[in-house]
Parts: sequence; structure tokens; C-alpha cells
Amino acid sequence: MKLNKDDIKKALETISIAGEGQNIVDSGALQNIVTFGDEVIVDLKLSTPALHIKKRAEVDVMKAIHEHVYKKAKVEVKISVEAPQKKNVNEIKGKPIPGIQNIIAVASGKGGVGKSTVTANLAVTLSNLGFKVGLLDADIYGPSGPIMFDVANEKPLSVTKDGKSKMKPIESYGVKLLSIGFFTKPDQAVIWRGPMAAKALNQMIFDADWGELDFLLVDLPPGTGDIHLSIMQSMPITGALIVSTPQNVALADAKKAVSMFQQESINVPVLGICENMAYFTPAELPDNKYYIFGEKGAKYLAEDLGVPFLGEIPLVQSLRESGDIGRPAALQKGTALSESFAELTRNTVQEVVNRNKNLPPTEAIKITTMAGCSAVKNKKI
Ligand SMILES: Nc1ncnc2c1ncn2[C@@H]1O[C@H](COP(=O)(O)OP(=O)(O)OP(=O)(O)O)[C@@H](O)[C@H]1O
Repeated sequence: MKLNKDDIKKALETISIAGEGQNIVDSGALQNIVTFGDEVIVDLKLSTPALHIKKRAEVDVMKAIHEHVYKKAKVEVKISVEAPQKKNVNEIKGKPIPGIQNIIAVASGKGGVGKSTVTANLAVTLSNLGFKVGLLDADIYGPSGPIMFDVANEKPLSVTKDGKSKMKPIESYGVKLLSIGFFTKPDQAVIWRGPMAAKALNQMIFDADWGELDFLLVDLPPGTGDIHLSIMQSMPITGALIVSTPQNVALADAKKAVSMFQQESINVPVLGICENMAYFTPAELPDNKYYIFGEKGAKYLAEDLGVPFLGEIPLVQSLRESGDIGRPAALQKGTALSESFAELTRNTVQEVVNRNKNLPPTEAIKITTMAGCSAVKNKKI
């Protein structure tokens, strides 16, 4: 007697794994059927290691083949178990924002290392490459977005979208910008700290008319504090980019920032580390490099932590000047500086692509516990 695989498959469509609604063919549990004369081997893949469910599946398969195909068939059932990955229930993730494909948080740990300068230049370089880019300046301690984009005197207007009043980001050099700086005077910044700042940020995230964006860059305040948590609770961050100088004190804080994003309860993929102020080259000695803050410290840190190194930006007077006059230096094409930013941008985009290919899409997870917050505070970093 030669057994027919289609008959066996049909027979197996009559049974299901305990606790699952679909039959074992439709549910994907059936992996393979092999026949030799009156012998048949059925491969099943189950999502549970529970012994009684495995036993029941084995018996059901035998019964179905004996009843529907051939009652003297010699049946062997091979069962493998592949448990679905457990979700971290304490994970801190906010709601996705419709229309926004990727959200990149730019963090530094230490203040003054050039996080905002790197973010602004990354934003204009992405925009020049044809991406739709937004920048949320969430640095409540020193919002510099409005100055760096030469829009310090502007105020976001209110527009009506789908019957709701929304804040319209200010557009400059092709980048849509919202900054806590639009709503504060420099000497008032302190009042925005804490819950008020978190509330204002939420409005800039959800009550703003960002439209369609390929990338929303979020310029975080220095450190690893409450604002970081509140941003991560508010929106699903695709990945984090860490900026550091090669100096030891900055590297120690950059390490803390990496560690914060990699906390189990936060679990934001770190796209990589960018080394800012990597070296100084005087205009009159273009071949000389002076490692004022140390040599390749951030590169070595990235290697140590097993995260990508995204690029190095030199210490250049014109970069500081361009920030102060509100015209990001990367806009000036064909310079060594714009090439450094182009390299950083290419690597960052590549890491976002890798991240989206290898990891599940960012999900909206409701916060049901504050475990994440205490975990951050308790973790030795
Ligand atoms: N590579 C560079 N070459 C020259 N100047 C730089 C460079 N990077 C940043 N700067 C200057 O250093 C200063 C601090 O930079 P920036 O404000 O970007 O730092 P930050 O890390 O965002 O600071 P904060 O602590 O406010 O978040 C600014 O005056 C900026 O113009």
C-alpha cells in the first residue's frame, strides 16, 4: 500500500493543536510529510513545550491517518518546539505617530559635546538627500534649534487639521522644526523642567502637524533623566544615536546613555556612536590633525560596547560660527566638513535600515507599571 501525501494532508486538516483554533495545516504546525510505502513520518512544530499537548498532538495525528487514510499505516510523529519570543511587559514605548516612519533620538550623556550641532547638520544632510525630515528640539535646558536654523524670532502657527487645532512646525532649510525654545524666553527655561516640560513636549509630538516624515530627529537634553523617559513613553523611538567627544569624561557619560537605551525596560536599539570634535585641523596646515580631546576615544568605546561607529566630525571654527549665525555648515557643499556629515548620515541611514530589517517594528505598548522607571534608577550605570 502506497500512502498518498495529499490524503494525509486532508486528514490532518481535521485536527488542531490543543488551545489553537486553526487546524494543524492552516496554523503552520505541520512542517513536512514523508511517506515510504505504508510508513509515514509527520513533522510538527509546536509553540509550546507542554508534554500533554505534544502527546495529544501525536495521538491525534495517528488517529486521523488511521481513520481517514489507511488504518494499518505505520505513523511516526516528530515534534519540535519553537516558543514565540516573550514580550517584555514592562517595556516603555509610546504610541506611534501616524505619518512618521522613523524616530531617531540624539543623546549625549555629557552636555556641550555638540549633540545639537550634530543633530542640526544631520537633519539638513538628510533633507538634501531627499528625505522628509523633522526635528524636535527637546533640550529643555538649552534649546538651540531656533538659533541654529535662524528662526529664533518665529512662533509656530496654529492650523486646523481634521477638525483639530494643531501646531505647525517652522520650516527652515527643508527641515520641519519644533523646539521648546519657541515657547520660552532664555531666562525662563528653568520653569519648563519636570512635568511641565513633559506636557509641552507631548503637545509638540501629538498636537503638531508634522505631516509625512521619513525621519523625526529628537534632540534630547544632556544626561539620562526624566525627559528621556517621558519622551520614550510618548513615542516609539526607532533608534538612538549617541554623540560624544573623545574625552574620557564625555565617554563615561556616553556609556551611561548607551546603557540607558539598552535597559531591558527601555530597549531602544542604539544605532551607533558619533565622535564629535574628533580632531582639529588648522586651515593653514590642512594635513595636520591635532587630537585635542584625545584620539579615537568614541571609536574605541563603540568597539567596546559592540555598537556601530557612525563617523567622526572634526573640530572646526566654521562649524561653531555656522551654528551661531543659523546656517548649518553641512549646507555648504564640497567641504571636508560636509563630507564628514554626509558619511555620518549615510551610516546612520544604513543602521536604521539594518535595524528595521532585523528587529520587529516599533510597537505601541501601554505602560501599565512604573517598573521601567525604577529599573532605570536602580541600574548601576
Ligand atoms: N565639531 C565642532 N567644531 C567646532 N565647534 C563645535 C563643534 N561641535 C559643536 N561645536 C560648538 O560647541 C558648542 C556646543 O555645541 P552644542 O550646543 O551642539 O552642544 P550640545 O551637546 O547640544 O550642548 P547641550 O549641553 O546644550 O545639549 C556650540 O557653540 C557649538 O557651535
